[in-house]
Amino acid sequence: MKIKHYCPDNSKLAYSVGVTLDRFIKIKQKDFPFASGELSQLLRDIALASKIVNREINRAGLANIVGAFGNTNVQGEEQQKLDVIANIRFTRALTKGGEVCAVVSEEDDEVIDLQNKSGKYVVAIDPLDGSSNIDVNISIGTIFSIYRRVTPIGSPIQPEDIMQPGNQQVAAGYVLYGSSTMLVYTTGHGVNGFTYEPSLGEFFLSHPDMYAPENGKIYSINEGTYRHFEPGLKAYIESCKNKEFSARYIGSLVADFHRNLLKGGVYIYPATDKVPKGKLRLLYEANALAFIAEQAGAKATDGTQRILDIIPSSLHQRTPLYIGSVKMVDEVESLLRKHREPVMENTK
Ligand SMILES: O=P(O)(O)OC[C@H]1O[C@](O)(COP(=O)(O)O)[C@@H](O)[C@@H]1O
Ligand SMILES: [Mg+2]
Ligand SMILES: [Mg+2]
Repeated sequence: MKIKHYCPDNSKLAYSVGVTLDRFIKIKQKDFPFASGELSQLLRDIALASKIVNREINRAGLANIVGAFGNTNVQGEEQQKLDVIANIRFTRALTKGGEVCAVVSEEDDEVIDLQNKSGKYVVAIDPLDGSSNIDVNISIGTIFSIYRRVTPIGSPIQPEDIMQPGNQQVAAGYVLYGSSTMLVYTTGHGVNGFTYEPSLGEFFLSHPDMYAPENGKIYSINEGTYRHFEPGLKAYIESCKNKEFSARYIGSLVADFHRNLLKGGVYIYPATDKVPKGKLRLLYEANALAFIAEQAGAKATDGTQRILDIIPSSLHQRTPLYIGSVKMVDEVESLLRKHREPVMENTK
C-alpha cells in the first residue's frame, strides 16, 4: 500500500476558508493552563446568540420588528423592539450553558440571577448598541464584559460580584452588525476580530492581533451639543478643525469605536451641564471597550481617570468617555486640564 503525506493545497481553485472562531477559542485556551473550558463555552454561547440577533436584524424590516416597543427602560430611554429581542436572545444563551451565575443588562432594571449553582461568571451586556439607528438601517452593535464572581460559587449573588471595576474583566468583546458582521474580543492576551460568513454560519478570523494606530486624524463626537462643552474640549475640537481632521460620528458607539480602532482616531462622549455624568454606561459600554482599547494599544479615560480603575457605585452608572489613539486622548486630556486649572490671581 502506498501512503502519501497530506500537503495543504492553497491553489486559487479552492482558497482555504481560514480559522473559525470556535477553533480559535479552543487554540487560545492554552493561554490559560488551568482553564476548565467554561469561559471558552461562554464565548461560544455569546457568538451563537449574536448570530441569531444578526438574523433578526437582517430581516427586521420584513418581520415587523423595527420601531419602538412601547416601553422605556431604566435609563428612561424608549426601548426598541430589537432592544427587547436582543436582550432575550443573549440572556437566554447565557442561561443555557451553566457557566454564568448573573447577568446585568442595560435593558433590565435589576441584576438577573440565572440560578446556575455552578456558574462562576458574571456578564454585563448592552444587547443592542446604537438602537436609534435600527430603523434607518445603519450599523449597530452588541457590547459585553465578563467577570469572575468573587463570592463562593453556589452562594447567593452579592453586590461585590457585580460592582467590579473594569480592570477585573476576564474577557470583553463587541459584535458589529455593519456592512459585514464582526465579532471582536479579548481575554487579556491581545485583540482578535472575526467576520461572519453567513452562508457557512461561522465567524472566521479576519483581523488577527488588532492594534490601534498611536495617532489619528478622525474625531468622533456629537458636535450638536458644542455650546455645552467645557472650554478645554472646545479648544480640542477647534484644534482638530485647524488641522483639518475628519469628523465622523455614526451615533453607534460600537461602530464609531471600531472605525477609530482600525484607522486611528478618538471618540468622545463628554460630561456637560446637560448630562453632568455623560451618557454612556460604565458597566455595559465603557468598560468593555476600554479593556479592548488597552489590549489593542489604545487608551480610555473619563477625561481624568482611567476607565478601568473606576469603582462602580451603581448598576446603571454613566461616565464621560474619551477613547481611542493614545496621542489623541493625551492631547484632549491635557487641554481639559489646562482649562480646568484655577486661574492664578494677580498678586501684584
Ligand atoms: O445620540 P447621541 O447623544 O450622540 O448618543 C449616541 C450614543 O448613544 C448610544 O446610542 C447609546 O447606546 P444604546 O443604543 O445602547 O442606548 C451610543 O451607542 C452612541 O454613541
Ligand atoms: Mg449602547
Ligand atoms: Mg443598548
